[in-house]
Amino acid sequence: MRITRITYGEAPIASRIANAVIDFSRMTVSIVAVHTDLVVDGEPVVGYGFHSNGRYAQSGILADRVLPRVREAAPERLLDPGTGVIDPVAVRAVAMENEKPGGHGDRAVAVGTLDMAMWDLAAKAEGLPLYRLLHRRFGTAPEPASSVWVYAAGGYYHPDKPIEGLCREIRGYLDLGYRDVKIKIGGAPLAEDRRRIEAVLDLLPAGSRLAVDANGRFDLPTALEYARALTDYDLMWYEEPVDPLDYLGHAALAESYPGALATGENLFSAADVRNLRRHAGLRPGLDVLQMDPSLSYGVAEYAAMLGDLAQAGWSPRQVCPHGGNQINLAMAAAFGFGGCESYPEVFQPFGGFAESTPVRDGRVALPDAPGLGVELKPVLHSLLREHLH
Ligand SMILES: O=C([O-])CC(=O)C(=O)O
Ligand SMILES: [Mg+2]
Repeated sequence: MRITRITYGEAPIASRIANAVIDFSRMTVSIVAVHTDLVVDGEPVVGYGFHSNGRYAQSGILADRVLPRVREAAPERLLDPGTGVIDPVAVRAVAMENEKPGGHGDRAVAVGTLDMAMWDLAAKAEGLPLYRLLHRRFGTAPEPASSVWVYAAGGYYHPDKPIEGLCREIRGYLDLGYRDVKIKIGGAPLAEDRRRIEAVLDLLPAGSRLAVDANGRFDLPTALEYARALTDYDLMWYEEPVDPLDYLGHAALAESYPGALATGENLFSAADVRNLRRHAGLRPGLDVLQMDPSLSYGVAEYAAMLGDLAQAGWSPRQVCPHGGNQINLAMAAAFGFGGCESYPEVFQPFGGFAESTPVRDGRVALPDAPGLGVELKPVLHSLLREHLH
């Protein structure tokens, strides 16, 4: 097979919501399509990629650095010599030629977006659902999971949505089949955040859990003050209390907060994760790691993160990626993660899973179609086709 064309674009995912540090009024994502000469069922095979919410589109880096390297590489360098199928790990090495170490925030999203498209392509070329291809290459358990625990992330601050609106939103998630939910904190004074938390806890049925997310907003004294307050509640986790790179701040919190901490969505490389693992005092049986594959160079980098964590005693069950999209679900099933995030109400059409696999009792089943599965999300599929064909 040969790549014939790589097209890219930008799509808006703007909304009126806000977390403790940003609003999403101008949020965009990069989208990529990799076109090939391989024909399956009469159609040329195309791989699609996009990235999660939270980082803006990376057009310049794709256009000026990443895509020219792939386009100009000798075609056989991009293939698995054994199967003749595209090898996303080899493509990623080509995409990263002439890049110095460090500076991961500069390009990790652009490479992660292309990486998603290459894995979609490779899985389609092999006629396999992506989670099965990933399991074959990286899995350690005998079989991939057939379904994955997901939780509903939302509870944003919204100008027209006081506590009744928040409660309506959370009830909607329970009605959709979710058991566990996450809301934002840190965008209001502590007393108001306590009211938001208590209102949600009051409506959750027994067995459902609530996580809270400060998006790295607090300095250490404020994070510790919140930690003391949050100890009153039996929360699922307390997410990004301080700046994602403040490893010693996490260590101080881990010493005093008895519940689970969660972080990692703003780390972009295995080197960053190694530093977190070494210096943040996180507790391997308790705390939760949320690195996001599409924001951090994609699958091969994630495998390196997991390898480092495993040799330090971390189980993949403690990993629960940020991002709420199909690559996370496929990776969670293949690598044996504890679960993955879901955004039932926000970041559409990029968030969410196949229409054929609704959430049941807090879990999502893996679809059987070859590839990542964007074809099973008709609105996303037509957006990608419209921009990239
Ligand atoms: O609000 C955001 O940027 C998204 C986020 O932190 C999450 O889903 O955990
Ligand atoms: Mg978060």
